[in-house]
Amino acid sequence: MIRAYELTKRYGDTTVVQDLDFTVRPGTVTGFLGPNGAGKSTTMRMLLGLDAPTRGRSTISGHAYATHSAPLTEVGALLEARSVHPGRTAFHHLMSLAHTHGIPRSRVEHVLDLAGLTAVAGKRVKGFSLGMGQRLGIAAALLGDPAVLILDEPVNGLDPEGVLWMRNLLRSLAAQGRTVLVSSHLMSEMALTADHLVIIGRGRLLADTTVADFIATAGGASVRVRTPQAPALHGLLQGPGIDITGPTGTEPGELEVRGADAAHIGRIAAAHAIPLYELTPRTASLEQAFMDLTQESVEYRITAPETTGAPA
Ligand SMILES: Nc1ncnc2c1ncn2[C@@H]1O[C@H](COP(=O)(O)OP(=O)(O)OP(=O)(O)O)[C@@H](O)[C@H]1O
Repeated sequence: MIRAYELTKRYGDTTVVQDLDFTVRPGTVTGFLGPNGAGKSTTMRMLLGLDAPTRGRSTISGHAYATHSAPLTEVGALLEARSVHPGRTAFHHLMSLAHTHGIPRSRVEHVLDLAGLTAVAGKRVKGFSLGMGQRLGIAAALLGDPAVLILDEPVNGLDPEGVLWMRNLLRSLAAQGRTVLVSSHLMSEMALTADHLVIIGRGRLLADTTVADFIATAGGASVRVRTPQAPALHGLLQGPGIDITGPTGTEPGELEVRGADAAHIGRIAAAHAIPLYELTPRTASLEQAFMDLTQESVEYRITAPETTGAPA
């Protein structure tokens, strides 16, 4: 379990993390989401004792990180800036970490295999691609068989096969009862990987919710219907659990129906000889809901270049 209590970090006059309170539970993948510069890495560094909070505190398995006697076996971490000696091979990098905690060679071989790096274990790290570097970082994080994992943008640099591998790995680590906190700026990826979401913007907590609830509040799924007999269809569709908007003054023939699928609506319309001009299932865009939630807190916004009124 990871807990943050009013975690706050200021650099000079700038507050980059403010009063963050959240809990990351075992047995789940928790997605830590926010736009660029939201404060995800800073928060993770504070959880890992690499940055001191200006105010507030955090615990991992009930203790501050710095008080753990053998941190590699308690918490596995992957941070964006890696410190791997470029002249070392992947195997020697992991062996040197293993020595600090009395971890046997067999475990090094096991995590190399888990990360899909056995074939390149003897290669120097300086020749590694970004994706191979990420895999090596994951292997290092898993070395001590820790109950808690804190991973900063682990899919960064991975190809589609690597992204799928990472998704399955995170899910299986959580299924083993581990606590998994994984940062990302991609809502769509987290919707496929995480059970729970902690969303921040400009260092503040914006949402602490299950993925299922986020999808439901994002609008869930609806069906757009166009018909010349909208008031009649509206009346026929009404029932428990069904929510209908329209017809409106501007679009008299249009209904937005939640709680019934297109097949059900089509059958009712056919049974009453109501012509349909459109019957379109619509799924709420999670990425759009995430952008709506965080838009006020995006640090760097792309603005359209100003039009200068081109001379004739
Ligand atoms: N050492 C530092 N000194 C001053 N400002 C810093 C320092 N470290 C981070 N910041 C600022 O804190 C803010 C949050 O940065 P952080 O890297 O935690 O965000 P992030 O959510 O991880 O972003 P990204 O997705 O881009 O990695 C940014 O505005 C960044 O410029």
